[in-house]
Amino acid sequence: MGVLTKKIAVLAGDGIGPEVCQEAIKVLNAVGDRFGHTFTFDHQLMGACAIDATGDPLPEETLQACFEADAVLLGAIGDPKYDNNPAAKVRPEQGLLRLRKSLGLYANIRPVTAYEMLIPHSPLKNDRIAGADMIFFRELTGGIYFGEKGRTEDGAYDNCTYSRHEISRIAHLAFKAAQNRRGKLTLVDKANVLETSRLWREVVQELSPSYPDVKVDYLFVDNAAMQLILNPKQFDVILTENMFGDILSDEASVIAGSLGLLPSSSVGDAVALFEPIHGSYPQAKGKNIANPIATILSAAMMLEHFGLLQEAGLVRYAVEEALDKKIVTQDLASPVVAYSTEQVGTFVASCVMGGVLEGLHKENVQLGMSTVI
Ligand SMILES: NC(=O)c1ccc[n+]([C@@H]2O[C@H](COP(=O)([O-])OP(=O)(O)OC[C@H]3O[C@@H](n4cnc5c(N)ncnc54)[C@H](O)[C@@H]3O)[C@@H](O)[C@H]2O)c1
Ligand SMILES: CC(C)[C@H](C(=O)O)[C@@H](O)C(=O)O
Ligand SMILES: [Mg+2]
Repeated sequence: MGVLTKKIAVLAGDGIGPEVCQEAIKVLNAVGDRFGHTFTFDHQLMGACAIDATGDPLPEETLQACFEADAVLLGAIGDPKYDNNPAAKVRPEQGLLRLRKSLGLYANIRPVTAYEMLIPHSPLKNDRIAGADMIFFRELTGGIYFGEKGRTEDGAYDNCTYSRHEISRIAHLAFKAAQNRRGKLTLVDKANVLETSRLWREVVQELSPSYPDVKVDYLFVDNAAMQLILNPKQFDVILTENMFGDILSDEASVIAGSLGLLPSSSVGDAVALFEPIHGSYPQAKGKNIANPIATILSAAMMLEHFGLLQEAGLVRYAVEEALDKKIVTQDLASPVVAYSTEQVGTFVASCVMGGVLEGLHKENVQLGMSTVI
């Protein structure tokens, strides 16, 4: 891969979004300096800050900038003034959902790794999580999030619908990912109750013979929630619908060690988007204490998406160096001293600049490749 020039739309958003994006940009610039790539950053409004400035959580200019970019980096959106006001007519989250739908981002890919050096501090059974390594394929533009919703005289409803096409396109991606990993796919659903879930099972069962090297199993979501904590090593690729994927991936972050560690990529019809799985963590806004690693690892997924596998591997290696040397924010600090958001980002960036390429762990690069679509 030669030297690249890439334009990245940055939607830093609300709360800790700008702080964690700043550190991911620092790391991308370090990658650019080291390898000769040019990354340009087009900052645009999105979320509560966009409502304040324009009345719209996803202004037309922002959407346009995303379509014109090679990739989108998103921090987080959301603000307590909307969370605590159920009657608000315009909400930051509407902007995020509209963005995902407009860009056709139907597959949200969320890898979860139990980092060796964090395992001793986990509240979970250490021997059970050591070596856990799974990846969620969460459907992102359908289901209950996007069905008709509304109020009746004394009630409310949110409809959940899925078409065969919506299920099969993400299922194909998940099957292919399983082929490149350990060959196991788990469909998580609620097929004992929900008609949409029965359609998910039907479609996955129909596709399964086309992927004879992938072993498929099926779990009800309530059981899956328990199995994740009890025996996370049984999972390789988890395929699931929009809302189950949202909930289970936050739960799975406990296996990694913090919600501040989990990155994601969202892919589909047009430009791809990269964002941490966490939200705007408003309690930490402006305090320089949020963990930037989820956003930095999202940037690593972006590098993979650009085909820059060695660069992505180096970022992952630099993150592991930070974790190894306990250059961590307060969510991971006990019993060691906490570093700031900026300090962690600066450490990772300097490690990217100075890291020895031969020092790359082979499995990092491979893990990186396994998330490429
Ligand atoms: N994609 C997104 O932009 C996104 C995702 C989730 C939630 N949200 C929004 O974020 C707002 C806050 O929601 P919430 O409090 O339920 O979820 P949250 O993810 O913002 O925070 C939940 C908890 O996780 C921990 N956490 C999250 N990010 C962290 C980080 N980078 N470093 C260290 N710890 C971290 C904190 O303990 C925090 O209290 C809401 O408005 C919600 O709608 C947005
Ligand atoms: C903010 C919210 C709409 C969003 C979701 O539910 O998809 C968030 O929780 C996420 O995981 O990205
Ligand atoms: Mg979520």
